Amino acid sequence: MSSSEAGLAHSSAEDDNPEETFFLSKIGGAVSSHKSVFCCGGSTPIVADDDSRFDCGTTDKKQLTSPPVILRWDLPSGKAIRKLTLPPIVKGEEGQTAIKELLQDCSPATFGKNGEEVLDEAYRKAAKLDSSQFSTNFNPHDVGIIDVITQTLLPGIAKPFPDTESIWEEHLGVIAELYKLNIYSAPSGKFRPHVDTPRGATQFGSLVVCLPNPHQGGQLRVAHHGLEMEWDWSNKRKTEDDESIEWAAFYSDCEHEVKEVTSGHRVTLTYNLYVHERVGGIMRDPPTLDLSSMVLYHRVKEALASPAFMKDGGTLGFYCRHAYAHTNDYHNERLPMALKGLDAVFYATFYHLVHSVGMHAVMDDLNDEQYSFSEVDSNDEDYDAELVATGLHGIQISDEGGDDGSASVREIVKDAWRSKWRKDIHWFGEPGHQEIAIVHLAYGNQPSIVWHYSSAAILVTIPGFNSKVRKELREGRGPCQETAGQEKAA
Ligand SMILES: O=C(O)CCC(=O)C(=O)O
Ligand SMILES: [Fe+2]
Repeated sequence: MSSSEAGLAHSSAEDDNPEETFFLSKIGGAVSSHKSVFCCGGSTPIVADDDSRFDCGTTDKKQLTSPPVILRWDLPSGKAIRKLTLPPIVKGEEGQTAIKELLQDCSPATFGKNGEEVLDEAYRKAAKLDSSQFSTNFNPHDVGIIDVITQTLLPGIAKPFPDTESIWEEHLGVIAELYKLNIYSAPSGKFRPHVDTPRGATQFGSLVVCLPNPHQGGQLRVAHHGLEMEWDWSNKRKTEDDESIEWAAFYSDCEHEVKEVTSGHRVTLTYNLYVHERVGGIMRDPPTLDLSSMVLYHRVKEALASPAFMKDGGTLGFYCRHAYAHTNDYHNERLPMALKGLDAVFYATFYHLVHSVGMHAVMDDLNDEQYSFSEVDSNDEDYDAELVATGLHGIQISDEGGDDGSASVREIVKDAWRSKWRKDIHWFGEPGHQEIAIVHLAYGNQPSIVWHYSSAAILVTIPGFNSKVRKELREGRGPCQETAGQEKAA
């Protein structure tokens, strides 16, 4: 047993079933030698169908399919465009005429060696078109390839990111940038073992999409830290009409090769994979979403422009409509990015208009009669105030509870939860999803444990009418320029 295979099979089967132990240790070896998954791949059937492929909201029952792939490319003169459909409409050798035309318009593929582009057919024999020379109706997002890559490969590289202390996986997305069209043709089309040259600090991998065209050989072998995967995309068809798009994605530090193509033409699209702040996220600055397409934005802007609205400043509170796991220390940083629906629109609107917006937990009502063991003084000046946390905290566990029952529940919670009584907030909506925020002891008739819940809320500090921010907004130098989505007068 190798060291990577050691120490995984811990079950009673170990002694009585050596064959099972063998398999368990093999699986264990695979689990422990993967620091993370290093490659992934899949297959999408081609179905020529006029109906929308996305008419079913879930993919559980219906496999995602791709229409035939259409390629259009520039002739070298730049004066005309040709078109090709894959799989070829005409089967057999005759159907390869268009591919041969395409080949004529390609140039030999080079590779990077010591910082230079080198042409050496003993190392790489392939034809290529740059992404500026062709276009296609195929998009890897449409058939779920980017979602799969995000789920399987992104976690391995979503560590603290260049120049940022903490950037979380939830904030990140994958961009696949179309790079080349390649044709590896028999005889001897190949690409010997190499590591791709990353195009910038945020490239983390490569995606190869093999289009349906008959060929033999040309297996893609990918190796990473002693593990290997091989994709053989020839011979995939079980019947004449069984056509599919095949793909594989792998990290940039994986050595890989394309073995020799022994017959036909292996046509691929390659993409560079980048990790990026979630593309189009509502929190992006400058925003991808034009906030002026939201009614709320106009109402807030109108209010901020008027001296009648919070002239000396104030605070607005909005209980989140959606459920978030908010009783966690990390959510201070993570949550705004993960907000959904109206919560995201509310946060982004104020973030872009006045900046001073944050996430806070708000304690559930502590005056509930279930805490009758503890006195509630309705004359207390904070009696009808809201207990608002300084941010979003992890669950607090307190051994307070007062043997003599002298501290009230309100005091115990206030002391253990970094928070403030607030009466000055203008609230929108009602508390929604609640999570346990604090657990403490209580001594009533008998000792017990009590827990209290909090809701997540967005608090906005509205600056006074004469503040710089509001002045700038009045003068039209607001953070969000209105270019579209002007609201029509009712
Ligand atoms: O076509 C393939 O399978 C891989 C091609 C490749 O390694 C490359 O373009 O760098
Ligand atoms: Fe490569």
